[in-house]
Amino acid sequence: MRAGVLFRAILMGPPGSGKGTVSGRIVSSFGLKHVSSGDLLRVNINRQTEVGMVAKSYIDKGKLVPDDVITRLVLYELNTLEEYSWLLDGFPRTVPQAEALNKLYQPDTVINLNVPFETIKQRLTSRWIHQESGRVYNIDFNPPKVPGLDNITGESLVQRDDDKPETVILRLQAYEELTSPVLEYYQNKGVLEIFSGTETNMIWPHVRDFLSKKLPALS
Ligand SMILES: Nc1nc2c(ncn2[C@@H]2O[C@H](COP(=O)(O)OP(=O)(O)O)[C@@H](O)[C@H]2O)c(=O)[nH]1
Ligand SMILES: Nc1ncnc2c1ncn2[C@@H]1O[C@H](COP(=O)(O)OP(=O)(O)O)[C@@H](O)[C@H]1O
Repeated sequence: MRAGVLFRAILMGPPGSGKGTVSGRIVSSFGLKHVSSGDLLRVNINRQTEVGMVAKSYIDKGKLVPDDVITRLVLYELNTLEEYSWLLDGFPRTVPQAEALNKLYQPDTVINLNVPFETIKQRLTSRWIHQESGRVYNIDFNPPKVPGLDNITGESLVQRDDDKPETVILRLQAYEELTSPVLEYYQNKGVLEIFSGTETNMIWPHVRDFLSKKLPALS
C-alpha cells in the first residue's frame, strides 16, 4: 500500500483470544504488515538480548513487561515501517503505552476480540508453537499435520512457558486491571470496534467484512 493511503490498525483482546490467528488472516487477506509485541519479545528472548532477559523475567511470572521496555521495542519496529500500512497485535496493553503510541500514530481502527475467560483458559493449555517462526497450533483447533512437528520445517513444537494454567490466570488478571482501561481510551476516541464470540471461525467473517469496507482486499 502506498504512502497517502496508509492504514493503521490495532488488534486487541485478552491473552489467547485469537489475536495471532486473526492477524494471520488479516495479513493474508489485506496485506498489512504484522507487528506483534509478543513475537518481538520472543525473538529477543531466543537471542538472549538484554531486552529479552529482562522481558523473560516478567513474562514467566504472567506479568506485563515494563512500559518503557516494550514501548521502545515496538516504536523502533514501527519506525522501520513508515511507508507501510500495518496491523499492531498485542500493543498497547496499558494506557501509558497507548498515550506514547498516540503521540506518533493515530490508529484508524482498534479491533477488540472479546472472548470469555473460560474459553481462553481451555485454549491456552493446548497451544503449541514453532519457536523460530512463531507459528501457532492448537491440539483441538488447528493441529499440526504430524503431531508435535511444525508443518513447514518439520521441527519440534514447544509449549510456551507462560501457558501454564497458573500463569494464564495471572495474565488474565493483568489484562483486566491494566489492559481493559485501554479499551475505554479508544472508545473515547471513537475508533473501537468490538467482536464477541467463542470461536475464531465465527468472529473472523465479521472482522473481514468490517475491514473490507475500509481497505481493498488482495483478491
Ligand atoms: N479451540 C479453539 N482454539 C482456538 C480458536 N482460535 C484460536 N485458537 C487457538 O487458541 C490459542 C490462542 O490463539 P492465538 O491466536 O495464539 O491468541 P493470542 O494469544 O490472542 O495471540 C492458539 O493455540 C490457537 O490455535 C478457536 O476458535 N477455538
Ligand atoms: N504491550 C505489551 N506490554 C507489556 N507486556 C507485553 C506486551 N505485549 C506482550 N507482552 C508480554 O509478552 C507476553 C506474551 O504476549 P503475547 O505473545 O501477545 O501473548 P498473549 O496475547 O497470548 O498474552 C505477555 O503475557 C506479556 O508478558
